[in-house]
Amino acid sequence: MIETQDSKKKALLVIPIEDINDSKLRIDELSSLVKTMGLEVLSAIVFKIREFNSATMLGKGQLEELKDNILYFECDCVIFDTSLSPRVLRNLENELDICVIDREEVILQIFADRAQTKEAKLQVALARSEYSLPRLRRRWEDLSQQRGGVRGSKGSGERQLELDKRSLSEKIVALKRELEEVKKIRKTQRKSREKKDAYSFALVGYTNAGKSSLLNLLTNANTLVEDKFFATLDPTTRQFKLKNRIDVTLTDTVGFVSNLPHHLISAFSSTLEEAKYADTLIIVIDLANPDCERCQETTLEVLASLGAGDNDKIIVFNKIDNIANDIAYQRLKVSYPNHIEISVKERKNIDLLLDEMYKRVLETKKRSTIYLPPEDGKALSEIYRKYTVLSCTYENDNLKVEYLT
Ligand SMILES: Nc1nc2c(ncn2[C@@H]2O[C@H](COP(=O)(O)OP(=O)(O)OP(=O)(O)O)[C@@H](O)[C@H]2O)c(=O)[nH]1
Ligand SMILES: [Mg+2]
Repeated sequence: MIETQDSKKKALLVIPIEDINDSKLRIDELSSLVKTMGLEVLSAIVFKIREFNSATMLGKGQLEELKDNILYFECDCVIFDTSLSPRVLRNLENELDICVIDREEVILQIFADRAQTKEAKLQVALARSEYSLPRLRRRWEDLSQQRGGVRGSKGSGERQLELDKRSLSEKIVALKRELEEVKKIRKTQRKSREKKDAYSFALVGYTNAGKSSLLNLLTNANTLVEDKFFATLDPTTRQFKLKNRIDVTLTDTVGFVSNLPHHLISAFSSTLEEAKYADTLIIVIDLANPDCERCQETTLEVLASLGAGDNDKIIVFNKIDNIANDIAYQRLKVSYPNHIEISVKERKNIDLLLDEMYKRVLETKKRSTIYLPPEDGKALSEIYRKYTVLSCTYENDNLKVEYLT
């Protein structure tokens, strides 16, 4: 992993593509990610991959072009908008004589910078260790090069490499064990929430869509809102009274991104699982993102991979105050005829969303009615304690109580 604290390192982006049409959007997204990581983006080069070169990904001519650009821009590193196998990464570094970083490492670095709680830190540590294990050799080769290739140093280097691999493997086992413990605690917390009979909603969607802003608006929670990717790494759950009547929980989740590294998905499984157990998912689509359709596809893919693809869903289009791509917006409207359009920033249509949430709760919960003599305060307080009371009125000298079970 690279250090970003000291000075702003300068990066050149490499976008390997199959379809020339989406190159601009990919440059924009990788630039945002790399800036979030704390690097300066000098330029981006798009390479059309016609035939995948299994050794270096890029062809000979493309490598030469890249070398010229590295010299011209005097950058510190090259960042590829794709995952590179340890072998390809090593070959590229040897060929280009510069630090090469792949998309996976960028996302891991951002997650590492953002992790606040013990659970998030453990999850990032696990993902980073799993990512590093097959790449340890790279570090050792760098080191022996720095030493000027001292004769006889290779043997000790190899031994050290074996030791490092073993200790990293042990660390991975220990981290997994610790995470299992945290997972158990999370499960218990979820169970206790379920016991309280509160209907649960989870906000999901691409990173930067406005999930935390929406949670804050609905519940007055102080969740970190930033115009940066992955502001939220820990799921925050808040309880609030929907329409001042029904207790519900609302969980904010970590944002999704395309090509979310496999290591992160498995390491963050307990966090991501929060979505799986929600009664209804509120999928937030960011209309200010010109690539909102692809983002939505990614969101659906990640949900399916978590086993939450068939959960009940409410589709919310956010940021209607700032629509970036009208064609995409029109198409999304056709795909989701029952969507709700809101602007968290301008507090537009929030009532429509609350109405829809209320409707979903009523649809799944059984509505019961009971008539009680007015003097039976004990029975009435028991109902209030156990259930969500929708209304309590007088009817023919009795109390008519409507509640959800
Ligand atoms: N124009 C506009 N901006 C909004 C709206 N809602 C949220 N934003 C902005 O969008 C940015 C991202 O908001 P967040 O709430 O942090 O997004 P998130 O989905 O929680 O992001 P992650 O935690 O990274 O997944 C912030 O700068 C918000 O101020 C909106 O309705 N309109
Ligand atoms: Mg957030």
